[in-house]
Amino acid sequence: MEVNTTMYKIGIVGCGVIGSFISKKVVDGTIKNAKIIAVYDRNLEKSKKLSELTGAKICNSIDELVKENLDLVVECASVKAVEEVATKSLINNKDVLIMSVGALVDKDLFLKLKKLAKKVSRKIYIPSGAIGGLDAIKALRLGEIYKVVLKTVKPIKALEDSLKNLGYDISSIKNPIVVFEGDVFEAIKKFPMNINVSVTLSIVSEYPAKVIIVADPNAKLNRHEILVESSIGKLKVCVENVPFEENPKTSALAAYSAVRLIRDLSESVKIGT
Ligand SMILES: NC(=O)C1=CN([C@@H]2O[C@H](COP(=O)(O)OP(=O)(O)OC[C@H]3O[C@@H](n4cnc5c(N)ncnc54)[C@H](O)[C@@H]3O)[C@@H](O)[C@H]2O)C=CC1
Ligand SMILES: O=C([O-])CC(=O)C(=O)O
Repeated sequence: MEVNTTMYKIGIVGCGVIGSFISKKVVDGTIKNAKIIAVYDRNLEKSKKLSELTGAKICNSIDELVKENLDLVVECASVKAVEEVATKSLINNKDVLIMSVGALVDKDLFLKLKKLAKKVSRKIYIPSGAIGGLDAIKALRLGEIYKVVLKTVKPIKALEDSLKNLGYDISSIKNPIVVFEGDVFEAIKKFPMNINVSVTLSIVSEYPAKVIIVADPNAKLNRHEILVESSIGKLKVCVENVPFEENPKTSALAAYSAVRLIRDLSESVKIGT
């Protein structure tokens, strides 16, 4: 792709399935007028692979990446990486897109980043990720919201790491079981790689979601059922997402939503709330 002055210059932090997918969509032209300029992953092999695909510079740290000539930094690494990536991107005058939205369950961090973005006149983008209905919820929020529930059903493979950390014996799960029921704060603490969507939902509704997580040994898809009740009306959305083969924790829709968000940055018509 030829570089010109209208080219959108992107840096990627986290070269896993989402980072790679976005990069492929830049390379194949689905995201037009964009170029991946720099990549960083704490796993050098992953950075190298993405650099081979995109021609991007391999950076050795977040500090190095945010000093590059970029318009947008895409965080697709981990909940723990968000504070550093977002803060340093904004300070260095870059917009930032956050995939590991779970980090923003920390209200102080969210408000700090929001204030910083305003101060430096840059944007924080939060894609709808693996769920739908955020456009309607944004409108419902103008009324009174009194209930927000997310029920997530995932195959064991998708929840495996978190379940092991929580002391579950995976091999003993033969039927669907509720492995979590509680609020969004506890949910993202216990399932940081699985339930970022609950934080996105809570941020957009400005209402702490109740979260139920079911591990289903028979499931093939990642299902998210959303219920929002408000003075304006009731919303029920259910998505059944195909997971990535390379990382069954992550739904393909999450990566597609980021691709769509980046692609739409240069669109002149905006559809949805
Ligand atoms: N908002 C949403 O709807 C969704 C968000 N996610 C989140 O998006 C993020 C990316 O997801 P995937 O690409 O599927 O994960 P992945 O595990 O395939 O890739 C993550 C990559 O980031 C790297 N990484 C982790 N921490 C890092 C750090 N501190 N600095 C540099 N590199 C680091 C890892 O080495 C790995 O290569 C995850 O946090 C995931 O939980 C995933 C699905 C949906
Ligand atoms: O991809 C999904 O289905 C949702 C997910 O992992 C998350 O929200 O962290």
